Amino acid sequence: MLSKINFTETQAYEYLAHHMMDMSEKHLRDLFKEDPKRFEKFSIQFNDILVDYSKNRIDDKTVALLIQLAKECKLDEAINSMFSGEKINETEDRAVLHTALRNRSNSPVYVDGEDVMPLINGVLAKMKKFTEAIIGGEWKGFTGKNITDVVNIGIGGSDLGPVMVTEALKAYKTRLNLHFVSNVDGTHIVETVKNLNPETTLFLIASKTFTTQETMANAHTAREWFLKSGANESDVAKHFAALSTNVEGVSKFGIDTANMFEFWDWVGGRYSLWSAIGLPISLSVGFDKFEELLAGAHEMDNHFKTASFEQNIPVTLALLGIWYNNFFEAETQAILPYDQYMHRFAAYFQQGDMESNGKYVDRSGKAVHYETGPVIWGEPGTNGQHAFYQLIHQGTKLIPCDFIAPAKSHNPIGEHHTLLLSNFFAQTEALMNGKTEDEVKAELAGKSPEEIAKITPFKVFEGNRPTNSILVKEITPRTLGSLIAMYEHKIFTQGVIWNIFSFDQWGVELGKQLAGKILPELRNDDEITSHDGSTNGLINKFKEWR
Ligand SMILES: O=P(O)(O)OC[C@H]1O[C@](O)(CO)[C@@H](O)[C@@H]1O
Repeated sequence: MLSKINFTETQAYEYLAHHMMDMSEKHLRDLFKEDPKRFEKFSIQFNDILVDYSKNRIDDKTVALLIQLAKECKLDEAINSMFSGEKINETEDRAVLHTALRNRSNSPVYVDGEDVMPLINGVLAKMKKFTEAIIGGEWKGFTGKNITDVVNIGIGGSDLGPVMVTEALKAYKTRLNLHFVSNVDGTHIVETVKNLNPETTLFLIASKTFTTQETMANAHTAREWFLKSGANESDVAKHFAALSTNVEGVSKFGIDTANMFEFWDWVGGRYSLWSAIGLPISLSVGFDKFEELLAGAHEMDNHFKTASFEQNIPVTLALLGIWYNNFFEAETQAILPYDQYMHRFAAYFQQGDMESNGKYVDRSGKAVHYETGPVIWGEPGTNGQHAFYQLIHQGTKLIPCDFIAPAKSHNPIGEHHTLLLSNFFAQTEALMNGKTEDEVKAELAGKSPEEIAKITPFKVFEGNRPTNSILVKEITPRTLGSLIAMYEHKIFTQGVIWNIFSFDQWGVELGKQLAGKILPELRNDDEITSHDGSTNGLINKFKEWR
């Protein structure tokens, strides 16, 4: 079980609170001048990933105290508990074992005394066979044609991971075209199937519970669309597969359980891309590449499990996040990939982080009196630079940013990648150094003293804005697997220190319950009076206008 330590009552927290007063006075420019070894000291290379965290408002003492904090919060025990299959998701009484799904060492992992590795390997073998049959063309549609298009129907963790990875690894694409339908808004499925041929389309119905309203509605619409093409019920088996933990639900829907790819309740939805939920990834890039993705994540798992906290990338990123979140009152964290293929990376970790650590009740069931999970957001560079970076540079809020870039491009055309990377390096430097009044004045030389005095304040950048730079040799299945696992373990570490449960998501239930209550009220034209004034007013206007 995880300990229930209130991190604000530790000795390290008290020291950090004092130390923060000193550090808030210091400018990053000066910290670099004082210590020319900062880069060597505050960067970690792991395989083909270099994490430079030297442009943070930290010194040796900060790092030592943050590590003391992790130790006082018994992070080492928590890591052990997770990897060894303890039921650390206490509110759902479940183990948390996405790490077992990518356990390439194949060493036994026990849940309730049963080694789960044979189960995992069995599903992986089934995924391999299926992927090869679809890509190789041995699997035919109901009129004898090869499958050309795959539509994944799922939402949240049953959508975001596969979307993000298939986009990030588009350079490795097989002959199959992948499509994703998540929103219950009919537009999503209508627009997706519009140009598809039912004879050559395969649907994957991805839902851990197989009860999620949006997914079930889209799945039924997909089946109707398929049957309208002249196919029979008996043809459904050739065009529908299910990725789920719910065998009963899958067969009730009418999908042959031979076409079901199973996973288990110890896989959290937002941590499930490594499981059968990853089947669209395997179809998109091939099973061998999917295995490389697992291998990259496994390597990061081993690093997280065995590296000292000083040399541990997820632990370091987590502690830096806590430094800003809890001592500098930063409210958000930006993730900025300088890689167009990674354009859904921040969106993926919005669920990964915010559904995990968006909690105000601690592990003892009491409301916390400190900040927990940050707001996660971001867009790829350089697009973001021309949209929201103004606020990061000169706004009133402190926004720690993770910059991620590959050294090698999959599309090395002309000077594009050099231009891209020049922006990547320039932004973190600009955020750190800013621009002093003297520098601005020197730039304005030649203008009248009145003009200089008028314009100078607007052109000064205070700088001192913290960033991590994550430079990757190339975005490959392996490095991407490591990067995803790196963030997963960062989130876990922060949840441990904040003393919250990171693997449940009760907060999404209330809206679902209320939608269930409102739905029958929308099915007739009666005036509604059972809610508050606003909700009644909105529903009645909807009925008038629809
Ligand atoms: O895979 P399922 O069971 O359809 O759930 C989809 C998503 O819904 C949630 O439960 C939240 O609404 C997520 O945690 C999950 O990823």
